[in-house]
Amino acid sequence: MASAVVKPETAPEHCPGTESDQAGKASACAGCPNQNICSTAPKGPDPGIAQVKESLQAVKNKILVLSGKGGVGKSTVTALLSRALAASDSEKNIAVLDIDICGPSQPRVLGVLDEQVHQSGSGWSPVYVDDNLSVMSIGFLLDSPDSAIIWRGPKKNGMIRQFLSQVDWGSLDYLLMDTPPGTSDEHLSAITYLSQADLTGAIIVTTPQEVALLDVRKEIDFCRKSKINILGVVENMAEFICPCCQKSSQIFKPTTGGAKKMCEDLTIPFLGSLPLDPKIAKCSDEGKNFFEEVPDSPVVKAIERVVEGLVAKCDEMH
Ligand SMILES: Nc1ncnc2c1ncn2[C@@H]1O[C@H](COP(=O)(O)OP(=O)(O)OP(=O)(O)O)[C@@H](O)[C@H]1O
Repeated sequence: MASAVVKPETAPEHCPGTESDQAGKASACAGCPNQNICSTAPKGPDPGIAQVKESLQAVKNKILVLSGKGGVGKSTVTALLSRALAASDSEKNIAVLDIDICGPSQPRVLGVLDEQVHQSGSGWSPVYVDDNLSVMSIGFLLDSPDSAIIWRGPKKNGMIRQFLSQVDWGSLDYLLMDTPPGTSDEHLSAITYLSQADLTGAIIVTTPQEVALLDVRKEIDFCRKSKINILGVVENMAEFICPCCQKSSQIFKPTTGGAKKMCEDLTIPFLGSLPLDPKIAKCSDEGKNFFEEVPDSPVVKAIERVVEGLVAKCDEMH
């Protein structure tokens, strides 16, 4: 996986990057406010990269969950997948890492909003949702769930390094990392720190609408350029099945064939479609386990199929 060149926000156009041998010495550095720091700072890769590798050694599958557009259900799908993976085998340990620093939603969706994380000698202890399902999120470190976090790139970068290197997960089969929409500072930090840590790949969540698929294509391009293996695309809110008459309607109409057709065109795996079910939104808001609350929803079968495909893809990687 390629690691991103680290540049300060105030860097000149041809900045060689703070880790380059040329940092502070290249002709582009003349007049840069960081020139002095760059020319005297220790060189070489960020030590956090080695710390993350070491810390995630006992995590078998490390998966980024991405989306092009906001609000397509990435956090909901992450939570559903984690619960379904945990329920599929009690011997397997699953965890969710919420690296959506500005909009952490996993504590609410997984029903552990009032919990707190504890720091021990071996790092932060994650919060346990179930015996084999744990979660870590910046949401646990905020004074109130409504506190907004307005951080610049370097501070987010530091928090992501800490999250990836200082959480005491124990041994894990799957670590699902919920990210913000698009490609932002959080993504660049995460892929830099995971560059030596054997990232298994990424799941991309979308709705069937062309406006969402357009942004998914950009996300696919980002994965390809960053050499991130795409485990597959999940299409969310693909249809609404009326609970009274069982009639199916497409709320977000796929004008260009939807996610499946896009995956065929771009030769990437399609993991499946999840229906829109208002009970999902209700359970997420209340932090309830959807699989226990609504076991007969068509979403349950659909998510199980996605999990089967995902497990098969991950197994292929080992
Ligand atoms: N299949 C579904 N059926 C019904 N509601 C859903 C479904 N998937 C997600 N939702 C609802 O849609 C809203 C957006 O979902 P969610 O917060 O997971 O999106 P997101 O892509 O993570 O958003 P963000 O861009 O903020 O990260 C939430 O209210 C959620 O409960």
